[in-house]
Amino acid sequence: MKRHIVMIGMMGAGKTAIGSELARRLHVPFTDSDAEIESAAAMSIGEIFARDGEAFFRDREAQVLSRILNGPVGIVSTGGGAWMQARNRELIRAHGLSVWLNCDLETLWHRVRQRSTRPLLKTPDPRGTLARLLDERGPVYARADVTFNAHADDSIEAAATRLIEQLRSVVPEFPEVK
Ligand SMILES: Nc1ncnc2c1ncn2[C@@H]1O[C@H](COP(=O)(O)OP(=O)(O)OP(=O)(O)O)[C@@H](O)[C@H]1O
Ligand SMILES: O=C(O)C1=C[C@@H](O)[C@@H](O)[C@H](O)C1
Ligand SMILES: [Mg+2]
Repeated sequence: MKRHIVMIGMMGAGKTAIGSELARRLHVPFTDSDAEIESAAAMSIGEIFARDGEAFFRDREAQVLSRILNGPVGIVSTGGGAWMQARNRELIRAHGLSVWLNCDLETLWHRVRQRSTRPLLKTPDPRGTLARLLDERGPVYARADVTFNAHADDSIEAAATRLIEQLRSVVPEFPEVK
């Protein structure tokens, strides 16, 4: 693999879950920008938002993404807001193929409602907030190189298999799955 594959999309779309499965199948490194930010700060994303605010988090996110994308080629999962910054889109374009995990609101809500780890959803109406974010971000996510349409009833394994097939059709040098 010559370039990174960079997963983008909403919270709960499966960037981490499908990205890590993809890396496992392709025998390439997997890196998650949220996890890297948390380990560098020795704090959870919720704690970083609460203590230092979102703008601080976005700066860290851009720095961490730059470090990851300048490192060994692999699968990179980003945080849901990373693609919203023009500087990150340029960086991702320069180093990899962006893949939008496009997922409907119902599925996203079903997945994120069980966990309270996403600070942007700590609002009086988290479902409404999720819907607004999807509306605002959808057209920007759609600028990714590849759109992968998630199916609500796919398992993570089935989604990874479909994604590999789709990537093989757009990336001529895509590696064989061993
Ligand atoms: N077919 C599927 N595809 C993706 N995730 C699935 C699927 N089925 C169940 N899940 C579950 O849904 C959740 C998806 O969340 P995940 O953390 O991967 O999303 P994310 O896009 O990385 O979100 P965030 O932007 O908050 O990091 C996981 O708990 C995963 O196990
Ligand atoms: O959608 C977003 O803006 C976010 C998604 C998560 O991955 C984290 O990066 C953080 O909770 C912000
Ligand atoms: Mg994630």
